[in-house]
Amino acid sequence: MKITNLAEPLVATDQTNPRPQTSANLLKRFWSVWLRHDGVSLALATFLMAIVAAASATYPWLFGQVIDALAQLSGGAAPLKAQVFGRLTPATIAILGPLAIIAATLIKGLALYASTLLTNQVALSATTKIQQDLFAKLLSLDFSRLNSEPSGAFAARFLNDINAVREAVLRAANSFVRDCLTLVGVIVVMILGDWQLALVCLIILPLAIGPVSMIGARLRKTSAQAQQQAADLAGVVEESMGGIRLVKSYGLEGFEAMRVGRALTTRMKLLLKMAEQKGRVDPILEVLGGLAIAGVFAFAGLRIAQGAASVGTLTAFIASLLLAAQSVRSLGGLNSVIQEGLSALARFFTVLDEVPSIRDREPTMHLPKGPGRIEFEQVTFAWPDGSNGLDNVSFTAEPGQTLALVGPSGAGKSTILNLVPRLFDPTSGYVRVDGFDTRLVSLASLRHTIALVSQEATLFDATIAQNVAMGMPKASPEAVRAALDAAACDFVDRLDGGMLAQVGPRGSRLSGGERQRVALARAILRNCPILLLDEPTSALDAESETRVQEALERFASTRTTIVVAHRLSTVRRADLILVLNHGKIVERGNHECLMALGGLYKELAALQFQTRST
Ligand SMILES: Nc1ncnc2c1ncn2[C@@H]1O[C@H](COP(=O)(O)OP(=O)(O)OP(=O)(O)O)[C@@H](O)[C@H]1O
Repeated sequence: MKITNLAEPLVATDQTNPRPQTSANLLKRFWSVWLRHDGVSLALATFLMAIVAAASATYPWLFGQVIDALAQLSGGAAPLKAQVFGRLTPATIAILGPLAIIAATLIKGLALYASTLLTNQVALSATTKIQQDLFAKLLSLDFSRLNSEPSGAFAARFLNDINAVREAVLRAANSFVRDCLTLVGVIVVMILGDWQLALVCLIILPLAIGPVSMIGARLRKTSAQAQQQAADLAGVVEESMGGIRLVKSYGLEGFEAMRVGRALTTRMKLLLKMAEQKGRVDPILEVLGGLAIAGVFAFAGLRIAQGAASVGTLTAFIASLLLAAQSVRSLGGLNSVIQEGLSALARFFTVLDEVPSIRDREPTMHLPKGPGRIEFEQVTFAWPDGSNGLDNVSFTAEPGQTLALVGPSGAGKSTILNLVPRLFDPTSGYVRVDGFDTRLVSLASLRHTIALVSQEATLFDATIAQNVAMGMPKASPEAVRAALDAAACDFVDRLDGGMLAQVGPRGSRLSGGERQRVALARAILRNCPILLLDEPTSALDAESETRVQEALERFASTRTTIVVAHRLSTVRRADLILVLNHGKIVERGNHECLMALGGLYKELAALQFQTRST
């Protein structure tokens, strides 16, 4: 099936979510996506927190009762006015009071333990789900997008930012409900005790809200900067460590230490700024708390002199105020933690809302199994900065054919390879596999037909067998063995553990040539009709190269192969050679006819292939 006319434009554009990232929107979304499922646990935790708050709020009241009872027993105090224990004798109150205090602390302790367990479970389950969703999203993003940031930056976002969210959820779940309820409970107790004294304290409370929320808004901005900077720092460290071979051999340790040192200093400054912003909250609340206590003492003196309040009432009041101050301070600190969490959430949502331009179109068509014919028709590709990658490239690679791409550095050879599995989409023109426009078939089915072996073999920290069978869990050990044999991996038998030997991080326990052959075995096992090779033999010695070339030849004879070639031996074997320059095909043909043409190919053959024609 050949599709040439399409109603909608094929180059999809990135869309960003128009929803503004206000606190309310972020929280609403967080709740509906990741928290709602744990609503029952959260409701239970809230109920337990209410018990904790009620138990806390009863302390000052109990203190007041017991102190007044003790004062009466000593005969020094006026009878109490409004006592719930009023019908009991002071002696009974003096005995029951301490027991009630023990009961209240027991209830509070048990409720606190159960609610802490529940909230931790909810917070950890929500943040784990965020990480899973974020990683799945990262994997689906465009190749070009992922290449534009160091992978360390993604890792930092993935691992560091989540801590801010986890901390915010935990603190919010553990202390927000508890502190708010305690505050409400304490205020109720204060009003019931002496509403006029309560009024003196309550006037102070709103004074705290303004400065605390202003500091929170500033902190959120700084926190966003700090999170971005943590990602940058991780990127720099990852670059340094990833290129450690070069760093050491070029003696760049000092330079790299300076680069990381600069990023660390910037980080320190941002963290200091955050600490300074957070540090303002406590002193403000401390001063306001002092104002409230001073107000209570001044006013209480008057009330006691008038006989309208007892010493017990005053003690209960002061205890209430201290409890309230503790809750207000905790809520003030919580605001900072929540702002940091919201800023991390905003960054997560920004990534989650990214729409990759390379994605399945609806309805998705499955690419049927075919011989693997590849066709480029007037393919033009422009980079995001507008520069030209490919210009009107047309060719066909027939099944069983090997097509070699040659040309000077930067001519566009790898870009052609990347267009086949849709790592990029053409700006105009068509890339077809077995007659199907690659943009109309599902990415999974398209990529299932393609095996790619690049110059830098990518191995994971697993066994050789696992690396070969990557993505094919059902592959039998015999099939893996056969693929290793076909890729001339005889070195495997010399390894301790054979096929089950660990290759180390990025395959570091193997040589470049060995890594390359394992990657080739992986491609052979996949048994795909299309083979894309980015000069995979360039890292091999002469003997291994001959053996891998033979293996490749056997394997390629029944497949469509496109190879980016730097060696004459590779090019000579190709059925068709495309010579690229500045993104254009400038010559095409086989080796003999291109040599006879006496153009760029001949020049390249003399300059580039001569020294490598082993
Ligand atoms: N993200 C990008 N933005 C702009 N230009 C880019 C980008 N990535 C690559 N290029 C440019 O595209 C051109 C083609 O790159 P490509 O990797 O296809 O060349 P190549 O022929 O495979 O080169 P080599 O043989 O050196 O690997 C190069 O000039 C490169 O600088």
